[in-house]
Amino acid sequence: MPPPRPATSSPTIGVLALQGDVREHVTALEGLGVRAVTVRRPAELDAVDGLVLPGGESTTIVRLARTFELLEPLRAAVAGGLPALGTCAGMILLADRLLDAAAGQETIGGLDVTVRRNAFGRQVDSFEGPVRVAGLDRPVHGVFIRAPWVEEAGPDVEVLARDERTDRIVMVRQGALMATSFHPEVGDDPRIHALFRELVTHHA
Ligand SMILES: NC(=O)CC[C@H](N)C(=O)O
Repeated sequence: MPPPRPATSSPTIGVLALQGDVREHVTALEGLGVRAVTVRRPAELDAVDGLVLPGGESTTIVRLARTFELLEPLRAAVAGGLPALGTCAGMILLADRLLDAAAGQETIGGLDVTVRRNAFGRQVDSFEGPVRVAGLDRPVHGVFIRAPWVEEAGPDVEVLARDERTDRIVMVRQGALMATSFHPEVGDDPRIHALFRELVTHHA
């Protein structure tokens, strides 16, 4: 294990860059003045203070993580306290338990939640709308694309947002881990990334 990195007001945040909307997250982080780097190798993972797991296709991301010999290092890093923000497919990757998973689908885990993939169903496969997030004064514009929801959350999981129509949980935090069903990297509202930067700074 590398020595702990010194606390810094300007953390380096990695974006897992195996598949999905990597560039949008890098742009959102850079817009906040954060040093953002892509992560594809264990050595790159060791060099970050926090990690974003982007949206995309969770089955593909986890398969590529295995191929790149990154899955076990990711599990070890998250279990060891590396702050992580999972968005959409990234929420699925951080879940300890899945419903409607693909056959044999693995996760990184860390969040004591049961997440249902593609939960909102065919009629509303993808939709947008305001989401009220605990701690933010105005709602964020939630973009949901074949999105998961949190079906059950353990006692240490803080529910930060619910979908207002279904009342389903769409944003959670547990320790240094945060996850959203929606895509905060779409559009130009930096507040979710700013919340994550705060989490990373406080865990440094
Ligand atoms: N936009 C997304 O990230 C969709 C997630 C996708 N349905 C999955 O299971 O991975």
